Amino acid sequence: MTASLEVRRLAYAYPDGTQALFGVDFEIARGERVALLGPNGAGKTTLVMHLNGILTPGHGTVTVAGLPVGKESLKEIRRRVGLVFQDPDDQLFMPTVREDVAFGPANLGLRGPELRRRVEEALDRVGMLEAIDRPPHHLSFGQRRRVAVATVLAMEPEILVLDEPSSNLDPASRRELAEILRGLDVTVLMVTHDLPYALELCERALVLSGGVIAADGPTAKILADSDLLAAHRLELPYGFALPRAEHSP
Ligand SMILES: Nc1ncnc2c1ncn2[C@@H]1O[C@H](COP(=O)(O)OP(=O)(O)OP(=O)(O)O)[C@@H](O)[C@H]1O
Repeated sequence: MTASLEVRRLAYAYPDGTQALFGVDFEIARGERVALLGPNGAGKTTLVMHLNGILTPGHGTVTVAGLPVGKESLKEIRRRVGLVFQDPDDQLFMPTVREDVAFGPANLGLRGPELRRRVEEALDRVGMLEAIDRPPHHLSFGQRRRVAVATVLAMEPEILVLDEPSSNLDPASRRELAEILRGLDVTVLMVTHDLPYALELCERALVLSGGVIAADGPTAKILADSDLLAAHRLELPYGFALPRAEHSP
């Protein structure tokens, strides 16, 4: 089966010469949910920005469901890779929720009942259908994050990439968003510093550190490796206990 996402020998230096990625290699199968962990400055955002062509690789390739990311494929890639930014206000800019969620699919040429169906289904999936006619800036932060997820789901993406989805959410909103994400039938790559959230949602984790993949494996196994965590400045919350089976090597 074609991988959902394939990253091969990806290296990137910013124009000022800062080398952020040094040859990143991994593959994500369709339907997998993968956490991307790593300390500040590891290169996570830089990597994510390559997945839908915001940045162009210095070396290496990124392929989404068999299609290489590049200038010619940009429109199709942006349909296939849905990026949910950390700050929903970077994603919501229309007068109503309906218009924000319709924006992407309308750009793809959808109109009328098909467009309405996409918008309503996406909002329903995140539990925000009732807010369809409200201005996004009247919503709470957690509600805006859900709407931001809906703007991306309305594109029916192949891969959903989320940057810090649990940040600034209260415990109930954090849990509800986890339930929504768990219910989606889509490949997920989630950047997070929230290790319990990674464990809860993602069967697999990648550790990116110093611009390279330092570990790739079952999330439970990675989080049980205290030397690995310490080497890459990853910390479980104080008092957090891993489920028993995950202590064994
Ligand atoms: N626009 C830029 N110009 C130059 N260097 C940059 C730029 N953006 C990021 N960097 C550098 O690239 C490296 C990787 O940064 P990146 O933002 O990808 O890390 P990150 O893992 O997302 O960090 P965080 O967890 O803090 O968000 C860092 O050394 C950073 O200083």
